[in-house]
Amino acid sequence: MIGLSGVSRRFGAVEALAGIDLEVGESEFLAVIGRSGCGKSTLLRIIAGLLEPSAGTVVVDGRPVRRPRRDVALVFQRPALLPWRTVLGNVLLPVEILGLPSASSRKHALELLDSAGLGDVHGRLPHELSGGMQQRVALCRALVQRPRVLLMDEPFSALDALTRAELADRLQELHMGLRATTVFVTHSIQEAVLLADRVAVLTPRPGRIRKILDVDIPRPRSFGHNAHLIEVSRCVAELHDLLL
Ligand SMILES: Nc1ncnc2c1ncn2[C@@H]1O[C@H](COP(=O)(O)OP(=O)(O)OP(=O)(O)O)[C@@H](O)[C@H]1O
Repeated sequence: MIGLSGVSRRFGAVEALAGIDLEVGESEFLAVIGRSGCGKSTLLRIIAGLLEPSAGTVVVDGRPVRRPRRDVALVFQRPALLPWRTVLGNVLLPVEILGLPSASSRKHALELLDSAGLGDVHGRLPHELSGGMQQRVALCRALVQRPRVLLMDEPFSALDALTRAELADRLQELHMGLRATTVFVTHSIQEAVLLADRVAVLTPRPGRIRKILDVDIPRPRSFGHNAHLIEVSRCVAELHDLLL
């Protein structure tokens, strides 16, 4: 679904990424992990078509990426909601920008909000919601365009630990249902092991693929009561060693 070949990116004298070769299969959940500044966000922005690589090629669904595509959605670290629009108004923003059919999209947006536990706050303004609720709104906004590819840049890192764990669980459920091809940037080894089919570990700058680790643990996964604790600890320990 996503293919990168020899992707490098420089910012002036700074070499952010070097020679990235990576394939992400249809419906796969790939986590990308690495030290701060190793080029994770740069990699995501290149896949999203928001940034051009200095060298190499990026293909999504068989076509070279040159600009943002409507079947690729992004979720950032901060929810970035428009403060003057209601929760529903924020979720419908991509519908307006992309000119999608309004009646069916409104129904879909309300269903998404309902399943995110936000059905009864759809008329509220963002400042009336907690940080975790705002990030759930941002996730609904990304899903309203029914993306085939979901790109997430540390989407839970600004949240407290419990809310973060709750949203990671929710994302796992969503992925098991929707099966959108997902690239998920995180600093959290635990989140990567909970969510990903494979984890790409980047080296410190310039970011290169150090290793891609298979996480072969049946879903749904959980850290609370997990029947696969040995496999979970093996993956966590290996990622820890690769990063430190
Ligand atoms: N627009 C830009 N202009 C100049 N330098 C940039 C730009 N974007 C990123 N960089 C540099 O490229 C390198 C990689 O940045 P990037 O944000 O991709 O790293 P990251 O792994 O996502 O970091 P973090 O984990 O801290 O979010 C950094 O040295 C950063 O300063």
